[in-house]
Amino acid sequence: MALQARAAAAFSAMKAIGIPEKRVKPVLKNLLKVYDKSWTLIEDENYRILADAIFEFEAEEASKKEAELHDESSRPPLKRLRLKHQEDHGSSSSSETTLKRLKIEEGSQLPTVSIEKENPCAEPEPASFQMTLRSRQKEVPSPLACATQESEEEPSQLNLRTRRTEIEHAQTQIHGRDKGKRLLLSPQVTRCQEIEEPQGCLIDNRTDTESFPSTLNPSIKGKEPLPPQIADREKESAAFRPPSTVCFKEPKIKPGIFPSPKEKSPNPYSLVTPKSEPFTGDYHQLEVPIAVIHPSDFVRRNGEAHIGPAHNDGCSNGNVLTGNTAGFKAMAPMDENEGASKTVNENGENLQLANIPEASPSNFEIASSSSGEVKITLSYNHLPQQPEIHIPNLEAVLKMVEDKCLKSYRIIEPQISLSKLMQDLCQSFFDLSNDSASSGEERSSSSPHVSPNVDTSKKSSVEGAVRCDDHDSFVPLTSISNDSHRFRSPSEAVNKTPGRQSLCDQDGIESSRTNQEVLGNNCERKEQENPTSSSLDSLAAASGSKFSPDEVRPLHDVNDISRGEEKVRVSLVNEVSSEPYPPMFKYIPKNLVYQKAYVNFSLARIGDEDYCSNCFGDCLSSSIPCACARETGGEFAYTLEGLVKEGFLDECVSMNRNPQEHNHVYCNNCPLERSKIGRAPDPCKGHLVRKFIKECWSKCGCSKLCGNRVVQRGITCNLQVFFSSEGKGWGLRTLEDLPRGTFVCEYVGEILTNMELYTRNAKSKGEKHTYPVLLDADWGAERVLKDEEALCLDATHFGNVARFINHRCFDANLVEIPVEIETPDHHYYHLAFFTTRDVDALEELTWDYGIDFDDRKHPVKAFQCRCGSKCCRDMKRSHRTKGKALILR
Ligand SMILES: C[S@@+](CC[C@H](N)C(=O)[O-])C[C@H]1O[C@@H](n2cnc3c(N)ncnc32)[C@H](O)[C@@H]1O
Repeated sequence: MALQARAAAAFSAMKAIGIPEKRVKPVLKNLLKVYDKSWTLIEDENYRILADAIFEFEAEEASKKEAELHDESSRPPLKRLRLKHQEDHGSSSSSETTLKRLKIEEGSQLPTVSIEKENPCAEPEPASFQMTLRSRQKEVPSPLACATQESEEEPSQLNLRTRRTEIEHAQTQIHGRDKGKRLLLSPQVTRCQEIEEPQGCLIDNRTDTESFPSTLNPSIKGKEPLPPQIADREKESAAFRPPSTVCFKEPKIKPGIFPSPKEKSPNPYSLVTPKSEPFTGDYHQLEVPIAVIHPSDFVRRNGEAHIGPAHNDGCSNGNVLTGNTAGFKAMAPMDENEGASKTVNENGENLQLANIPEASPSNFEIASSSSGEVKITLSYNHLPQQPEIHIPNLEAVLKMVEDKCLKSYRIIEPQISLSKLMQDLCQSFFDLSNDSASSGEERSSSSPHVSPNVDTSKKSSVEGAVRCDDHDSFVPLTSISNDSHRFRSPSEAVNKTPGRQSLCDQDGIESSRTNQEVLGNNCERKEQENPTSSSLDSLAAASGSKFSPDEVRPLHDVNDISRGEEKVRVSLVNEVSSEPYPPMFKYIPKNLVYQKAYVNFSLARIGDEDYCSNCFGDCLSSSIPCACARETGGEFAYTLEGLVKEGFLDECVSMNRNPQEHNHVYCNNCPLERSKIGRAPDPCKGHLVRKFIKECWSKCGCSKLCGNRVVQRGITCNLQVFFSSEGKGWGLRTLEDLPRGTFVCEYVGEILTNMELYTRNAKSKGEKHTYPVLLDADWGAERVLKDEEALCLDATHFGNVARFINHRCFDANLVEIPVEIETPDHHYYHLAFFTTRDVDALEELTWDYGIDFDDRKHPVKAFQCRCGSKCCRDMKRSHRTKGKALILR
């Protein structure tokens, strides 16, 4: 190749890694001299020698300038070095170069891909970065380390010609002080952890022999607030975000999942560390979020770790891990002499296992205020008898929540960072707590101090109340609603209860009654009797010892009454009256059996004709309808757009509006009549033969995204609970236009037998609202329905948004359609609401309860209908004595 072409190729290779021609030229010339014009040597390994030489040359130049600057006393030494460096190369180019160097060194060869200029890493790097890098270049062939931290303790010792020993010493300084502030990548596990904060990044490819001995990291605790100078440094490098280009290799460990040491190790109480990271007690060195599995203290809720207050300060248990991976800080071991053992993970990699004392919980610090006063920790505990546990990658957890914010909660800020949110939370908490402290006695007398570590073991009486298994002793919740609060303006409420400020800010309420008054004593007692009842609603009224008796938490979260149980948030507003919340109930997204109801979801009960094993993907797109279309006459009920088909919907609406025009069946022994205890049963009044939708389900071969799975996917519309201005109490409305046939929500509640409902109703006389719906599709069947098969749904105490749907005679915009999902038994089914027409945003959603306002015998009094429909069945009723029943079909 011609000389010119070779030179051009060299320039272009260097350019690819960000080194401009003018910086290459002098070095290249020199090299050619030194190598006696041997281009082959220079071209070898993709111009590695050339790149090295450039770096070396520049480092030496910088070193000279550093020496020159040494005497200058006006600038702080480190700044001086950096400034000088910037002067030499311009900030952007220098940082760019540094990044390229990172890549070169990591793989021991030049990268062939270019790095984007707008790389967020392209910030001026501190001097120690260069020092470490260059020294490793010279003395340690492949390992690489980068750190944004500057060694401020001994700035004068910084010398770009530092020998390896000096470097290690300097690194020790960094290790020793930057608790939880670094990220290390090793060749074995090289998943890049993007660092949220400016703490910097250390990337390490050390082999066993090169690893820093544990003695170099003498005091890793991870819990102490950072020394101020470190905090300052963090600020300085605030813009530093290692980009994905700093990831060197694909992770070998499954992202998001880490093998449970319990599975892989003879010792289940172990920390997992990669093989090439000898156990030193310095968990800075772990390049992946550290998972600590602790058997003795694991509180598992539905298979998930829970985030909650730390059990203690995180240090006292002797299992504090340090390391900052994308904003998470696990807390470093107090006892660094803990032993280590080896095992092999599922990827065949050797893992170092560090023993953990049995009785210590494992806490991960996930965010904190800037100076460490306020912290959010995640505690992860593990019960020894639980066999298979995968500790999720904390980064993946954050990512998942961030995705959720984007998708489910419709937070549209694409750059949302959960870690940042949590840090803001800590900071705000700290700021507010300082504000309170400064505002003196006035507040302290009227409101209790709230410690961030609320003792969650002390459950509120409402929690207890809701968990009362026996609803007979349940305090009627409606009785605490309308008159149980006195309201003030939001600002007054804030002043009154600063400890609950964030809640009261939002809701602007305070209670004028004590918890006991509001909640009654029965359930308090029940709660004591039932210590196993788990924590329910953190926003429920509280009676914990940390709150004064007159301090009541909001009954509901106005931002999302479902408390995250639905895929969408369901907000709550009252623009009409001062009633801030509906009466207390527990939001559940799916039906739950109360006690005796017979609901059998077993796979074995689903016969061959009841599922589509041979389907694949979307059943709706198949030319031949599958077995699941059988219930709907060989045609699916849904359109490709997920709406109920016109004809099917028409029929359902007609059945609802004119039931007398449709087929009925009559029981020989009607369970409904049977349930009227103390009365001779009347003859069966007949049951409508209902149309059903049958959805595909888990036993089917199709995908979860199959078009014949609508109701089971849950609420997807934007809904809002609001206070109606027509005297109907709370109602439900849509916040978006809904086309005809749209699935809105399911009617969800406790599954009760009719007997149970009857007993419950008999004991809850005087309740303003009741929320029962009969499930009567199988009634009138040839066989006599057993009591435990005659079911209803009661949403009074446990329910979802559907419990707010008000009644409208005749022309309601919703119709309920039975849906078969998990069981072919039609004595149990889902009751789903679909729009009967196009519904505009902000329209109230209504449903015809099917009330016979003339039924004077019904045990539950009917309300006076205010539906406003021209066809209201209760129009004439105003002159009559009331005494009618609310019976929902
Ligand atoms: C299933 S709840 C609906 C939600 C209820 N409005 C609330 O505030 O919780 C049924 C109760 O709402 C009230 N309601 C529903 N529809 C009504 C209507 N058309 N007119 C008057 N009250 C109605 C009645 O008190 C009824 O017992």
